[in-house]
Amino acid sequence: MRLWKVSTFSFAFGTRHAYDYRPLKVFRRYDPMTQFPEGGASLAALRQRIDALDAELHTLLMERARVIEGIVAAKRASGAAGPVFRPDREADMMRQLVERHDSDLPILTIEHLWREIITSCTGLQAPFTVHLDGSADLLGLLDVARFYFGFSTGLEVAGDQADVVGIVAASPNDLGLIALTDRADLPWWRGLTETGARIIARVPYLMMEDRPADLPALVIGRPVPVETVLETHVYDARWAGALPGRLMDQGIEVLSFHRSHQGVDALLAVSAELPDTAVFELCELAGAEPDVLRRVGGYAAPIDVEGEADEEFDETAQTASEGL
Ligand SMILES: O=C(O)C(=O)C[C@]1(C(=O)O)C=C[C@@H](O)C=C1
Repeated sequence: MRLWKVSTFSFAFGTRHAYDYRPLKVFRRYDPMTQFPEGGASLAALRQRIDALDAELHTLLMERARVIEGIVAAKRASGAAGPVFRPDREADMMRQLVERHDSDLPILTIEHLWREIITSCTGLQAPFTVHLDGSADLLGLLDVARFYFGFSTGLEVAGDQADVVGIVAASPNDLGLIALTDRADLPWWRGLTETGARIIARVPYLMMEDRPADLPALVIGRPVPVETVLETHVYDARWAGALPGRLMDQGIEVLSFHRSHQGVDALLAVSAELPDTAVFELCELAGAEPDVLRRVGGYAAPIDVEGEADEEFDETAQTASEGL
């Protein structure tokens, strides 16, 4: 109920006493349930507002979950087979969040909340488990897994990266999480195939300094639908000799490399705007034709919230060329 409040008692009775030190104010709306007489909202009122907002959020989340039933039916009707993950759509939603965000609430809180929502909605479509690369910094990888796949998703630790790839290739919906290290102990990406397991995402998605869950990692999954548009393509490239020194100059990022007595294996990231033939030519321009160059997946370009992506790009590429 709303009341018309007169800010000084005396004013209401048409007199103003000397002890009434407060400035005389004109009528204004005053709701004892929502405001202190001084004008600010009361704690109880603010909590009521939070309860109302929480109820709205909860209702909306339940409605979102109901929409997922429709999404499942629509996918079935359109004949969409295969895994339920749509990394391009997820990236698009994250972009919208970043564009819309205008609050003291950290954007990473928003990212994490939406990851929890999206991953739960994915689980409603088809339950899945995330397999972690057991040879990685497990604490760091666990943080990333929980941040991106929430607490309702099952996690399992596999022996190493190759095990993760093998398990994911044999399962319709499971995902793998492999930590990205400049130097790899094994060229695990050789196990990625056209119809088996592929790279489908790169995390962290929002890049900013000192963010939690910041261990760089790749998400491995079954092939995404052909119409999926991801900004970056990832290639398995092999050279009998050394890694060409000028890959970075050609706009090619070395995500990881493995050196053996046979030569060097590298996992390369290149703009998806370039056809495979152009990527081959760029490798040649960078120093040497690769013996093998095949696409093993792709990912949506991470969002560089603070303009730091280039530095990281430079560092990785630098390490890769210095290390050989
Ligand atoms: O849009 C879809 O295709 C969905 O399956 C819905 C949804 C979501 O919850 O928003 C869930 C999983 C996908 O990876 C992307 C989005």
